[in-house]
Amino acid sequence: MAHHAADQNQDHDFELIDLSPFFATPGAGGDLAVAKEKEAAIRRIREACSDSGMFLIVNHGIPVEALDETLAVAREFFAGPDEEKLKWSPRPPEPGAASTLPMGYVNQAAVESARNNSEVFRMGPTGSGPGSTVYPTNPTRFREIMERTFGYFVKTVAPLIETLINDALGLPPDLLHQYNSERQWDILLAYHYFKATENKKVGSFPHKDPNLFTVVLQDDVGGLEFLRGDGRWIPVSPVPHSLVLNIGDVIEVLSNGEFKSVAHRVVSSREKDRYSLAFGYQIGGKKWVEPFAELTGQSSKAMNKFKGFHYNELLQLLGEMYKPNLDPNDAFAVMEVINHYALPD
Ligand SMILES: O=C(O)CCC(=O)C(=O)O
Ligand SMILES: [Fe+2]
Repeated sequence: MAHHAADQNQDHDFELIDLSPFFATPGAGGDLAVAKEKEAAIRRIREACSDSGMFLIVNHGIPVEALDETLAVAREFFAGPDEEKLKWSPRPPEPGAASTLPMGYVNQAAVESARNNSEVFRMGPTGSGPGSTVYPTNPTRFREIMERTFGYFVKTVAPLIETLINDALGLPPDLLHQYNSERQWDILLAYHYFKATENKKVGSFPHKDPNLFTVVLQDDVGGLEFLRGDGRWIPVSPVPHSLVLNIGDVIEVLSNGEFKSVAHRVVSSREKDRYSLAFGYQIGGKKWVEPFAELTGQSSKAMNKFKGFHYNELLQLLGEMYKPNLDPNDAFAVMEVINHYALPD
């Protein structure tokens, strides 16, 4: 991996990419320099996605005050009494809902104690179809702040990242965007990880995300770790107002294994509770997922490293394996669910 001392995530090997060139006004002078910066950023994204499957972004288009307010309002909601929070607990998914994930408050510490030492508020799917979120009324600005942030992820950050991944893969311009034109159920998760106790140290078990990619906003506590190729878990030191971006299974398959869906986990802090937000960029459930022919040769599938599947099938498989009281020893199989579609060399 290339080294960019000034840009790296402090003492670690994670790329930190400044996206400001992509927001520069054309014709304002310095177009050539901006074009070069964009090219360099795309090159570094390519290296990061092929190597570690994740990178950090700054100047990503979400105002820093909005990020601060989002974490503050999440903290306020989670600080409320359990009875109040449980009022916003998930309803069973409605028939025909695109997502099977119930939206609302989940106290994972109570519901899934064998797995996580956390609680979560799930928001989505985007749009106002069945299964969309019922927001708490206290704090009163919860809905407004969360929907604004959700909007920034959906309309600003994710489309830019989608384009950058497209270009980093060397795909024809806009291909990934066109492929993903029917996307309609991104999700936003607000997490509260309790500080570790003697019996509960796991914030979240190791997993890979099934989606295209996930964007995480974390506070200054730390605990998010990524698995490197050599088997080491490397923590991501919090960088103020940065977002952490990780590749999910769908991009791994579409890119024919070029970009890596990366295993990650959250280790509870011994001193402090941790708050974070995770935005999952999805594709439609009926979407067919298969390596892009543009990357493997137009006429033959001989080079394909994965067989094709409908996205819903992957989610269903994951749902069947990912039981609330999952034995940690079985977690590895869940993490590698995508191997189900892997083809022999
Ligand atoms: O809270 C975090 O930092 C990570 C959350 C996560 O991995 C997820 O929602 O998939
Ligand atoms: Fe994740």
